[in-house]
Amino acid sequence: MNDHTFDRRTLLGAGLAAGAAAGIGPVAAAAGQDDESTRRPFALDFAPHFGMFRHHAGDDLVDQLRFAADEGFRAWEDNGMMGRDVATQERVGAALRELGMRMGVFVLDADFGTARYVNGDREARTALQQRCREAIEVAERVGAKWVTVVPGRYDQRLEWDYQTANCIDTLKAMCEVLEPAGLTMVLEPLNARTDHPGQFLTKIAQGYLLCRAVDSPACKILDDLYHQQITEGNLIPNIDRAWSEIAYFQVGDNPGRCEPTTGEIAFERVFAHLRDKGFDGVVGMEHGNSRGGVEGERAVIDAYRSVDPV
Ligand SMILES: O=C(O)C(=O)CO
Repeated sequence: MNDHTFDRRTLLGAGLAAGAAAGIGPVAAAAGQDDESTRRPFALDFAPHFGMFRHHAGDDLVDQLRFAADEGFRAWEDNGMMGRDVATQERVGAALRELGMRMGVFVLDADFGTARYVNGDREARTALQQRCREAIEVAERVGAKWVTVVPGRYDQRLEWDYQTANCIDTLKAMCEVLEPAGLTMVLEPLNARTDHPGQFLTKIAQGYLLCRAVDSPACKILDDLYHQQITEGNLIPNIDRAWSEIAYFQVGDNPGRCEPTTGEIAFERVFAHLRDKGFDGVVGMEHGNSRGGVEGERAVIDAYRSVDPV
């Protein structure tokens, strides 16, 4: 047992006693949270990820889910879920169901290194269809409805419009597998300036074009507002124009890719806009914590309370 594990168990033990006395949940008590009003469910289904609250909840995955549920989070995401063993996937899925939380995205394919979506490679399509079959099994275990797809690099030797047509064909081949299973791949445009130079899909209008051409409920857009703020700004007008094709949001402020209120994006306005449009999906918290430790985690939760469109 290392010091950290010991600290966590001590903390949870102390919290259990204090929480029982106060009539509140053990993990919230361990976190020193006793104000019911700050633990009501968030209006939007913000989705933290594993590690984000580990200083409060410890290393155990289910303890982290319980802590988040106690804090009012109703969703979760885990990019690396496909890499976890079956027993862990089943344990996480059971905990999410018990806690009444929704599973957000895990990554089906984020291929930063090759141009296989856009270069017409037929073997790649077959391999991606197999990956879709594997993702369907994982999604059934954890209760996921959406999976992230990053369609890889562009090909400098090929005219752009041929690449677009090839990408559409690749995505259609993937939909042949995903659509009957009711699983939606959400295509994520990435920024080229700070994080991912050389990727094919960067803009919301481009994602819109791809999804309209593929024309399947299994192919929609993941609008990551951090990436889009860097690439093109104009966040709300693009949300409105591409609304029919957007199925999922992720957030992170810019610069720094940390929680809302640490950068330049007016998240309280963007989230109010999503509420007004009746958005009932998941908003993934795909960012780091601006400050370390327990205080940093509390700052993340407080930041979401301050921008939640109640
Ligand atoms: O790698 C990234 O930056 C992503 O947002 C992938 O989800």
